[in-house]
Amino acid sequence: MKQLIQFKAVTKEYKIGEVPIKALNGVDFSIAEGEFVVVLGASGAGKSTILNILGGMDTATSGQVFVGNQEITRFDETKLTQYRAEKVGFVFQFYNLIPNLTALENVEFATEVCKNHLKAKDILQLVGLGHRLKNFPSQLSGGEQQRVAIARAVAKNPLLLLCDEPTGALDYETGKSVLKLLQNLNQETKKCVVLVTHNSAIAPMADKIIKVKSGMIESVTVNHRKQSVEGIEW
Ligand SMILES: Nc1ncnc2c1ncn2[C@@H]1O[C@H](COP(=O)(O)OP(=O)(O)OP(=O)(O)O)[C@@H](O)[C@H]1O
Repeated sequence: MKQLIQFKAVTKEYKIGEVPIKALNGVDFSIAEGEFVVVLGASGAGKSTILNILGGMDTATSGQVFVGNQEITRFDETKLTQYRAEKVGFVFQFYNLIPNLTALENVEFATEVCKNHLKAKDILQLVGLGHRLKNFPSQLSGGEQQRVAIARAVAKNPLLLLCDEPTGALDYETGKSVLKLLQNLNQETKKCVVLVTHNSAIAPMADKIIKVKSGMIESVTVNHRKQSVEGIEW
């Protein structure tokens, strides 16, 4: 399969006062087109830093990151902004919806800046919210709000979908249905999904598991026996 993402010797150093913090210390991995990848590691391991660099929200201190046929580590601010807007869909633990816009308007608002976006209504239907288009976030449950956030990310028609603890604020069953949705979207749209979590129990749903420890890659495992979310318990 063709590689979509490559990290090569990536480091990230944050400076707080005089003390440097090495969040990433020589990270190498690759992700193929269409893969569902779970990034695992303890708190502070560097998972979000990897995701933020991949999504163009943060920049590497050294090393190279390739996405498609472009080296994003060479991008200036303007190109990074364009990359974030058009190529990357983000889903966070907290849904970050705009409170005074309806579900439909939240998705439409996000897609306005994207050239090849999909129809907001169609995608809300796809995530099972076709009947809640006119509801405001406060009228939706946590799980429904996360579905809107996922629709907002997918409707941009991005190259990759990046999810940082997307079930962190949800109860077990709701979290499971959100994971199922992400798994279905990955299978149906063939979009690459990179999901960061501390919950190692969900690793069997991935094509590839990347374990991060103290800013370094502990292991990269290709999972030949991928499981459906319904079959996983934790
Ligand atoms: N903006 C920042 N400024 C300074 N240090 C930071 C910053 N962002 C992250 N760090 C540090 O970098 C290291 C890696 O953080 P990161 O958020 O990537 O870990 P994580 O694996 O995602 O953790 P968690 O599961 O708790 O979110 C930590 O030591 C963290 O304190």
